Amino acid sequence: MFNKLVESLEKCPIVKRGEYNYFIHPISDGVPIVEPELLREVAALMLRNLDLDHADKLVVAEAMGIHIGVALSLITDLPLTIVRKRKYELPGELPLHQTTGYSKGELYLNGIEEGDRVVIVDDVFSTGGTMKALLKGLEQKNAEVVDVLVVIKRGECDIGRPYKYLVEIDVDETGVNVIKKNY
Ligand SMILES: O=P(O)(O)OC[C@H]1O[C@H](OP(=O)(O)OP(=O)(O)O)[C@H](O)[C@@H]1O
Ligand code: HPA
Repeated sequence: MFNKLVESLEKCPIVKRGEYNYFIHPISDGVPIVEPELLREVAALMLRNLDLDHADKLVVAEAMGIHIGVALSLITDLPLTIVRKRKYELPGELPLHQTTGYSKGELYLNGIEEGDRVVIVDDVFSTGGTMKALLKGLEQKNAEVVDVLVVIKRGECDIGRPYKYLVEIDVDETGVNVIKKNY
């Protein structure tokens, strides 16, 4: 039981993005195929680990927060906002600057009101740049972040608050090594 995430990580391919060893996995990339059993396992583990009692909304980042956020929303009945890479210019839209280990870009936060109690989930934590951008935006909106969870942690970074993760990995050019499992 609950072996699909680790087993799939241990056999996933690596490509170079500049100097960055980028692992390619269904949860973090949506390719080659997202098996329902894997998605169900990840959803069940997120549900077990998260503190959702006082949450009003889920927040995820485009693109690879979407499938895991949807899975969690369907189980919990919590509404979901997707922080998009596209600008909509809706009233109150907040632009955020995102930096990852291999890219830089803008994200746009919509759908959050002052006082909302939100839970953030994402697929991967690497430099923490994306999570820091989300936290900063939510703080600017005066939302309360009640919990943060990433499925796969591959780096160390102080994001100024505690967060949860399901597995911790090391990545080199030969592959992924799962070094910790929190379940
Ligand atoms: O900790 P960090 O260094 O910020 O890396 C983690 C982020 O990188 C990926 O997103 P990316 O912006 O590549 O977009 P994608 O979800 O569209 O693949 C991933 O989905 C995380 O959001
Ligand atoms: O190595 C990675 N693979 C997939 N998604 C990611 N997001 C940050 N780093 C990675």
